[in-house]
Amino acid sequence: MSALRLLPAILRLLAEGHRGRLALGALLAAATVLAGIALLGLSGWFITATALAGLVPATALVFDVFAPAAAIRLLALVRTAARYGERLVTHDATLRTLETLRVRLFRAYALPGAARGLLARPGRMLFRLTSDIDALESFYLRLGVPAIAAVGAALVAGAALSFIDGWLGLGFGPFLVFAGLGVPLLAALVGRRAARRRALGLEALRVRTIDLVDGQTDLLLAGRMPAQLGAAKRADAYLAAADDRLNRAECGAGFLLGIAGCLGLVGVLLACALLVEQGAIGTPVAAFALLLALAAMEPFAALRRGAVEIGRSLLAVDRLAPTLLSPLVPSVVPLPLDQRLAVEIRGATCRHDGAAAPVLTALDLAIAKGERVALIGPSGAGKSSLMQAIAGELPQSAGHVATLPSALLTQRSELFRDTVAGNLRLAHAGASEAELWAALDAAGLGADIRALPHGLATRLGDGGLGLSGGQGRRLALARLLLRPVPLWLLDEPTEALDGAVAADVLARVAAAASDRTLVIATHLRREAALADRLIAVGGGGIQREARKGTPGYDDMLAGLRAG
Ligand SMILES: Nc1ncnc2c1ncn2[C@@H]1O[C@H](COP(=O)(O)OP(=O)(O)OP(=O)(O)O)[C@@H](O)[C@H]1O
Repeated sequence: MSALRLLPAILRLLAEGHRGRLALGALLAAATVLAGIALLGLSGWFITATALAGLVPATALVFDVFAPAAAIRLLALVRTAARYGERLVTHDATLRTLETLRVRLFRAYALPGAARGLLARPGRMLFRLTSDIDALESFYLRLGVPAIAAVGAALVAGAALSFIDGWLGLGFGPFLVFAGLGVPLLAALVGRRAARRRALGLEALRVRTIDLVDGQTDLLLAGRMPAQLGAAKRADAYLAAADDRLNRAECGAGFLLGIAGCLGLVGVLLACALLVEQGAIGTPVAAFALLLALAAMEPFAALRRGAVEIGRSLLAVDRLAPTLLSPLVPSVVPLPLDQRLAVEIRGATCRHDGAAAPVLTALDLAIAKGERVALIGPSGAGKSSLMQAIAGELPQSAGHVATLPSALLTQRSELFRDTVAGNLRLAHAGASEAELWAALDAAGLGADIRALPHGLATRLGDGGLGLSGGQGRRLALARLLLRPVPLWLLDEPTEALDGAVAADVLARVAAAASDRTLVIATHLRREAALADRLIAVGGGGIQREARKGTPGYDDMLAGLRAG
């Protein structure tokens, strides 16, 4: 199974940078368990010994109650403090490791192609970042820490019992380790598939429910509501069946651990009875041994949960390892700012995921710093793809792409459930209100936002709900204008705007760009007219280009859509 093969690398990644904290957490867990065992054993001995001493006046007078009572109090304090410390340290260590992994995963998703992946299956990426990462905590919190504490307890209990009787210790310690680890292992094997199915079922149920709520109008209009409800119910039934199997596995493990515990206890009881009868030990020592054995079994029960859920954790390893373990290599090389060029592409070949042929083939392009370029060509020519390649969103399979830091305005407006100001400040967190208004005005949206009762504080719904399509696009443009980068990539920036507003927006964008490099992909004459150079894209490369002031330029401009 590939997850098991990848597990060591994922565990190394989990521990990276947090080894000290993780080890301290495990140590504190072991200390808690050991203090608990010693407490129970000593209390048993003390109660029995005091009772027996009280039977005879001579022993009652000389019996030292203070030292054991003090030791019991000390052990109780140690156990409480260690338990508190263990909870703090293990949870702190777990949250830190998960945070590191989440950031790493997010960085990997922010590499080329991620935005398209996100648009294609947003639910999937959300589950990877949330429940899949969370499932990895099991390896430490529910398996590693309890296993270390339980095995430590079994070995110490075995060693303590061997002081009473060598054979007793030698028999009990290994029996406990064998049964205490064997049963969870069995539960892991039995529950593995159900845990995996449970995770898949839960994911399917969530996605179906979100689709149901999100698309209820469309579903009703298309008469697909019953079908969607049926799909959600099927996912629910699948989840319930997996839950049931998982519960059975967990109950079975609990039952077997109970049986093993009883057998262990019966063994220790018989051995102690024999030793008492032979006069080898007294009754208080026998009580100590029995309670020690009883307490040493308890920590193994904590392994049960992690064991039955191991299928879920391994599924997370399976899904996350390829992304987490692959090196984070950006496809675009940054150009130094003191260079003459803003974009340098040599022999770049790029292919969209799943496409039969490359969309760009051995393409060469150099754009000077401060130059304004328009990419033109019919629909499907590859203009947006070239923009994505420059932005580092479409990785090249061959060739070299180097650019200055850039910001891309895509054909879709990615807006979020936040205020207008919040959406804008994604581009420039420290932007002042004056800067936000200037960007809104430059994008031709200032008057519309001023007319809203809450202005910049107006809350938008998902995807910019509350604004019209054209307003959403202008808000996305305003956000791009706030980005402090030297290269702006605009994909059909005024496509959704009518003539007068578009002309105003273009004039303001040109002014706001000042000495920035501008690349615009367009079908429209009004947008292309901003450019110093027109580049006709097609057939996987550049078909024609012309500079302003040459006759070719006017020809190419004349071929574009007016308006
Ligand atoms: N994500 C994708 N996956 C697969 N193929 C794609 C993807 N995006 C674009 N393509 C294909 O690549 C080719 C170029 O598309 P691109 O969007 O770059 O053209 P364009 O010139 O920008 O078109 P338009 O003017 O309509 O925006 C088209 O054949 C298109 O079908």
